[in-house]
Amino acid sequence: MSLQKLNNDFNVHRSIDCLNLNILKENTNSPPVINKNNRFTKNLLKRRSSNLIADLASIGNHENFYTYELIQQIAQYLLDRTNIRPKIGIICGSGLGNLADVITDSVSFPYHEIPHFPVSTVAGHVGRLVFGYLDGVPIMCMQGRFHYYEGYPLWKCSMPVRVMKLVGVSHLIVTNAAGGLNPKYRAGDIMIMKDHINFLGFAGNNPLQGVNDERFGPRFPAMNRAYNASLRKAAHKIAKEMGIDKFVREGVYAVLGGPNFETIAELRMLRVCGVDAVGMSTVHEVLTAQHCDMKVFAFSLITNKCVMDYESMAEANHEENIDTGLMREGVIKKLVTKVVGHISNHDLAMSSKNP
Ligand SMILES: O=P(O)(O)O[C@H]1O[C@H](CO)[C@@H](O)[C@H]1O
Ligand code: HPA
Repeated sequence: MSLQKLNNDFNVHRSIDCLNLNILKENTNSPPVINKNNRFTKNLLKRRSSNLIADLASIGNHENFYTYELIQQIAQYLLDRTNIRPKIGIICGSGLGNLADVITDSVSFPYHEIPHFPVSTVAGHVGRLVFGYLDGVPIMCMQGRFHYYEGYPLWKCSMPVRVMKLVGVSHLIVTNAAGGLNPKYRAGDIMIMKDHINFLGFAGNNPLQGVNDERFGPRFPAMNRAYNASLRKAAHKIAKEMGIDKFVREGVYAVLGGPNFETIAELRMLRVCGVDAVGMSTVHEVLTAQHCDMKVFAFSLITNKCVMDYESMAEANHEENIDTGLMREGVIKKLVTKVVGHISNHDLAMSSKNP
């Protein structure tokens, strides 16, 4: 049977069984079922080998899944085109892409030129990978991220994090624009992420679903220390030194699927759940980074106060979010540069002493 035919007949769906096998559904219109009598599934169960991952990945002609080897190829494509060897990765949120302006000696790769890469479709996300230096420290930066609401599955949205890992990145700095739910928050505040609530995950949608390749990380990764405590502490110290501590907070981010902004009832529910800021990104990247053992520092720029009462005529909008990003551009560039400097002088310096 040709791969094309397989691709038409069977849609690789999601892994939920303890054998780490993907579940196949015979027809895209029917609900996913584990039919162990299905001829194709039977064959897969019989061949429970390391080839399985490659087999499953190839079914979609790389449309359905990124194997370790494919991500290696993407990483190699980049490494072949620059001598910069970053240990720190940065993801720019909506309206925060100007961060890339302060990168020196940069080499840029538009997403559409990188093999197997998705493309950015959202205003405020330029859509390129930038390699270069921040204050002399080699970094790589996603100037534009991928969101679930753009129509990409989460494993595709967070694939660049695995590329970073295979390029050699050990520390990830993630930024986003988010709505402020905590009544003390104001537009323009910066919220260091202490934790998250993954509402997409509650609904059974997670970038780590599917065949797990142990070369990236374990089947069941812990998430209780996802946001590195010493980097959070360092960022607060840096904020104090910069004199911006009065608007730097620490809190819990919740991700929803978007693209619509939230209803008042939804926002009130989130607040009861202990959420300080809400957005439509970041969590899939953090899960993927944590899975492959990266250290993560993340923050939200609070671009708007969430509208929590029915009398208000205010409405959330993307343009305002981008404008708030521009307003805080200078501060964010400085903060990220200093956090990069801290990581380089502390974590990376230590790890090169104790390899
Ligand atoms: O999370 P980032 O990409 O920063 O963008 C945030 O801003 C957009 C809405 O204005 C949404 O994409 C939301 O997630
Ligand atoms: N809700 C969801 N995502 C957002 C918001 C918001 O209010 N602001 C910026 N991104």
